Amino acid sequence: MPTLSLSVLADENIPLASEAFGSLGTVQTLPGRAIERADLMDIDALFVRSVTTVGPELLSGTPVRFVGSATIGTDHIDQEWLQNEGIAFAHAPASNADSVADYVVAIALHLALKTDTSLADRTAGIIGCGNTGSRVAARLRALGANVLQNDPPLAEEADKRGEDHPYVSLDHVLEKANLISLHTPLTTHGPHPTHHLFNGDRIGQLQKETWLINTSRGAVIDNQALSSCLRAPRANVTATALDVWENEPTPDAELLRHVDLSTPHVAGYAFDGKVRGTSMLYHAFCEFLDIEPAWSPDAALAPARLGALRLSPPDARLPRTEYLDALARQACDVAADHHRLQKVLDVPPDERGAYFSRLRKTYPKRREMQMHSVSKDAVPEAYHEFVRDGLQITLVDDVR
Ligand SMILES: NC(=O)C1=CN([C@@H]2O[C@H](COP(=O)(O)OP(=O)(O)OC[C@H]3O[C@@H](n4cnc5c(N)ncnc54)[C@H](O)[C@@H]3O)[C@@H](O)[C@H]2O)C=CC1
Ligand SMILES: O=C(O)C(=O)[C@H](O)COP(=O)(O)O
Repeated sequence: MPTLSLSVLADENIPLASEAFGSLGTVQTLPGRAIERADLMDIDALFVRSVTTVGPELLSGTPVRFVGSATIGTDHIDQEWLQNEGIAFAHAPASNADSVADYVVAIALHLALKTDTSLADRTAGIIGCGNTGSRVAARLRALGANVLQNDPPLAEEADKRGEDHPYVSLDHVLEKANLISLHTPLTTHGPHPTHHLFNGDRIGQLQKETWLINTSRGAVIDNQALSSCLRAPRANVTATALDVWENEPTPDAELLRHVDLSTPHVAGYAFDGKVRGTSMLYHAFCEFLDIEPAWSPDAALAPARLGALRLSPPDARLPRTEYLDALARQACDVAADHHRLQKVLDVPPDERGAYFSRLRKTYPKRREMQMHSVSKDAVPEAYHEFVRDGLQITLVDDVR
């Protein structure tokens, strides 16, 4: 296909952006936080990630006619303004939902091991049951947890259709659950806003010994209220795992110090999910231009690499939680991510934002659990279902 004469600007952290969009025109890249209006004066299409706020301040008076965000979340995009201006928009729903689900499962196993408890003794409350939350719910259920689901918008839609649904109220979750995982978008308007959904009152209502996990957006939890709760002498929250923070890239240092697993907004960073995001934007842009897609990410995700993703089976005598944690950790090491972020507390405050962003940019290549395999014969049969359905690691027959 001949190269079109379009000008494209992409966040430098969108993998394979030059490969994908290069066939459509010239591609420049910049750090997402550095993209300014002045950079867009001869740009036809802008591709961003979550760190670039897109609205009138960035785009008015520019020739940009298409905006893509290689993310699930869209709270950084003023979609209403784009629509009013006739600027097309696409994002990447579900692209990295498996990556986040892998991450939450790895966190849950890590916390189970650390607290010497079992997921089978947990009642998990999943807040927001779309692409990500529903995956997390299915996996935690497969790992033995009792799962409660809360999603008022989905509950209302089902009610309107007169259908039964599994969704319970947030109050019910707060009363029953001792593992809470947040998977809502960040919203400030509408009937079910999520900004500070977990405020001081709700945090105070959590059951004793609750684990609170947030991989959605930082401001879904009131970070100051959580910080106060964690520092209280008899906190009801015994373990917290935060991947997202208010005021990224400079989270509150006190909160950071008191969190059991702290990571720099990388739950969705499995390579497969990021590349899926690029591919979804490429397809949406081709549709906008009314041309046939010519680029495919298949080579980058080549199954030939699967051999390198064979996991070492842990000692078959290990108890279930230790066994599953040992397997999951080979694919997704949340403790290592935590230790890397905790080091930010050793750097001067005015350098912490750059440190946080650097951790994200240099995040080690992680593949989705489903891309990894382990020999079926090496895994005790009693654990097959947990490995396959809970971790989503592929069990393979060995070729003899
Ligand atoms: N940490 C990370 O790296 C990543 C974070 N995310 C975040 O996770 C969020 C969720 O992702 P998906 O599940 O894929 O989105 P989704 O749009 O498929 O699902 C979101 C669900 O939340 C529900 N919801 C909305 N308001 C609610 C409320 N007040 N209470 C309970 N439920 C509510 C919606 O009805 C919907 O079912 C994204 O919007 C994004 O902000 C997404 C990917 C990666
Ligand atoms: O997809 C989303 O939504 C996310 O939160 C992204 O995974 C976050 O990555 P960046 O866009 O901030 O690089």
